Amino acid sequence: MESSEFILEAKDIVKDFAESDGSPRRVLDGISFGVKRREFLSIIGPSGCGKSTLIRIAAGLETVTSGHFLLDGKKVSGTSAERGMVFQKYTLFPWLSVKQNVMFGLISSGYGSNDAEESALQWLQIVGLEKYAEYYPKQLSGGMQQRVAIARALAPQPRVLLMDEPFGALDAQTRSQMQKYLLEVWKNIDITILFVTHDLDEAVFLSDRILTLQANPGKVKELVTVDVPRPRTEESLFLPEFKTLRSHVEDLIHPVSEKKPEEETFNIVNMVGKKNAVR
Ligand SMILES: Nc1ncnc2c1ncn2[C@@H]1O[C@H](COP(=O)(O)OP(=O)(O)OP(=O)(O)O)[C@@H](O)[C@H]1O
Repeated sequence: MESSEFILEAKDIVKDFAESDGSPRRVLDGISFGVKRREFLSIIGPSGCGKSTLIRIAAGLETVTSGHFLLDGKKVSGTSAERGMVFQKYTLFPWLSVKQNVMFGLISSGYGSNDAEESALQWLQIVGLEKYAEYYPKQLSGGMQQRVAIARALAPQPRVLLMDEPFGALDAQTRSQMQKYLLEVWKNIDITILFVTHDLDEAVFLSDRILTLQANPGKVKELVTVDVPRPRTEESLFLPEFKTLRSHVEDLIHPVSEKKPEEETFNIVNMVGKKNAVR
């Protein structure tokens, strides 16, 4: 069999949803791309371009009209522990402790309860929450809950981690901490990440490559390689490579004619410089 450089591949994905009158509306129109092993690939595009629908199809939570995803060369169907998912909304079971939440996915994938408990505690250690194993989700902050959700998705050792705006509900400071923390986890384990965001800085900060989509219907605009050196820190945001790439991705997502005011603001920030801009 022909081997592919990709662990996960989208092959000509088409998705129609029904309008209220029953007529079909094309939301995704022939999306094809590949994600390499251990790659961090983000999907970005204007609101309604079908980012969530696309990642939900990869997770097996949404059907396709035509086309398919391949994981390790095999057609994906339904949900599977091989494709872990983290959502924007906190999805932990409120009646289960943190440890039991992480154990849940393990027991569903066939682990005995002793092995599941041992593994859950190891994963909680990886995400720095081992002291909170017996707590309940409502006793944790939003950022901590998302760390548990990440541990829960990673515990069954999926081939890919699918993340749909996982930090979208967090405040700016927690979001930035979570981005750094996610890069740390990603660096240390063998995991490939497909990440949906509408935040340009987040996409550039995290990714190896960024898939930009256009809307109505959702199509691939460009697959952009992020040449910002790693490891990335707050300082990375001020590198010329970062600014150039961010501006290129912004141009792909928003036609130049629509973004005059932001461009002017950006130039003013550039002229006054970093120190003055934060005053
Ligand atoms: N179950 C559904 N039934 C009908 N239409 C749907 C359904 N789910 C999504 N849509 C429509 O499909 C389009 C794409 O939605 P989707 O949520 O995938 O976009 P998105 O790019 O993730 O948007 P946002 O950035 O605003 O979250 C939207 O127009 C949405 O209204």
